[in-house]
Amino acid sequence: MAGEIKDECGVFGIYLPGGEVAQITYYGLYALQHRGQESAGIAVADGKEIRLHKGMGLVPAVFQDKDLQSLKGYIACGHVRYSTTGASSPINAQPLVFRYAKGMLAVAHNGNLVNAYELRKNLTARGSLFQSTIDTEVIINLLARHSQGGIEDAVHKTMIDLKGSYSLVIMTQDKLLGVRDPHGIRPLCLGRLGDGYVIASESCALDTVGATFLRDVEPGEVVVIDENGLHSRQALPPQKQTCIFEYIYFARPDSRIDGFGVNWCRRQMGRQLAREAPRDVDVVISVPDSGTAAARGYAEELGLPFEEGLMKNRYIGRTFIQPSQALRELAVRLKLNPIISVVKDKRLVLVDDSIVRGTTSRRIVKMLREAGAKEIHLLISSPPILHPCYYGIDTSERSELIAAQKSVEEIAQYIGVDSLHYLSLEGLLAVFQADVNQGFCTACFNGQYPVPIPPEAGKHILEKGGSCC
Ligand SMILES: O=P(O)(O)OC[C@H]1O[C@H](OP(=O)(O)OP(=O)(O)O)[C@H](O)[C@@H]1O
Ligand SMILES: NC(=O)CC[C@H](N)C(=O)O
Ligand SMILES: [Mg+2]
Repeated sequence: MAGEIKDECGVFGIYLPGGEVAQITYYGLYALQHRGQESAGIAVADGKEIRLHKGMGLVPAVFQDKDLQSLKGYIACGHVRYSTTGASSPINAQPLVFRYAKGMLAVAHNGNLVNAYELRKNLTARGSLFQSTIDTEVIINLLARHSQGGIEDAVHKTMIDLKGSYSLVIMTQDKLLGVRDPHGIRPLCLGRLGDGYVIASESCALDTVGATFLRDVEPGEVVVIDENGLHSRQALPPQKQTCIFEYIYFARPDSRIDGFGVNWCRRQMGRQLAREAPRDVDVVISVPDSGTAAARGYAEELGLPFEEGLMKNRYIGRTFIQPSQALRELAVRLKLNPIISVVKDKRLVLVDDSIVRGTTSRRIVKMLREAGAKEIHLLISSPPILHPCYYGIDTSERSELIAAQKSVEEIAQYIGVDSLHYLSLEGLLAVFQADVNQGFCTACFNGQYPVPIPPEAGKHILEKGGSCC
């Protein structure tokens, strides 16, 4: 919708002899739809061949029954995309499937490589051809180049070359692999389904397909599933710094990531907010859906009533094309509408998970004022976003981040609220009992990037670099 945070990709893999793997992957991707809405794809292997169907749009729009029926096999690799490197176009849809010296390979990637430009330049100089402008194609090229010693060795060698974030599902004609970068920036988990295994970005996808959660894939770990069952290898030493924004906004509340239930974390963030900024109000409301758990936590902590003050049209997705300011205003109204009886003549606390440009909050506050709210205190369950993300979240450039340009008081004025408070970084980390840089990437708040960012990083770098590589 009008929000300025872009979602992320979702990956799903399954190894299940005798199972309807394409259909199961379809449901798995449906459960991960919140992570990416631009394109979707499923590749299926039958021991000899890999077949692929992918296209632009949401999962149910991309796959019809006949498409799923044509994907015969016992291993599958699926993807829903929100682009971070390379334009949103059919050629950049994932999974990528290639033929190479040893057969066929499929790769689905959640994350973003910060050295994609450099790697692609080197590969091109050595004769590699590229057909897309996506960073993921660098990965598949490196896998092919390192393939002499088999796929597991190729994955290990490729990981040494890659910098940035990557949670990968890789499939050959007869193996499924799950890979998480050494910082574990993006989530990845493993489940059991009958005699088979499932790998997914989030545990909500395991629940959806009836798989039992086994564990998270560890940072730097490679899991391999084939006819001999499952084995794994710690390919690179772990230096865990998982994206804290997964807990704040991206992941579904019913997922568990690295031992923390997302809903529980958001509620604790709300409680922490209440301890930092208690307000004397009549009612607590949230910006649904991602602000709701924190709003409940805030209300619980202070013994205040929580009510649904904004109704969300559930048929509108997270991202929304905004061709003009007038249509953007309309889009907010289409997505969210105040419940007048809840907000009229009331002193409100309004809780949202984040402010990026401030446009969403500004419009919501305007609507609430028009609906008769007496006071509006905006509470944000994350610290101010001051720095762009290069690891898979397409937040705006620094110049577009409102908190990088204005003080908290100026933002409150711009949005039109009576008061504004952001959760402190210490308060956020207290939820996880963590210290700064211990276990979590908080670069968007404090600029401390766990993987250094080269000057040539950015969404369209491979398009721009087309002529030189
Ligand atoms: O300050 P802004 O630039 O407007 O962006 C911030 C908003 O964007 C996100 O919501 P979004 O509408 O993308 O998705 P959601 O419905 O899942 O919360 C986030 O939850 C904030 O509400
Ligand atoms: N959001 C993501 O994880 C995107 C993966 C990959 N970098 C792409 O642009 O397709
Ligand atoms: Mg929102």
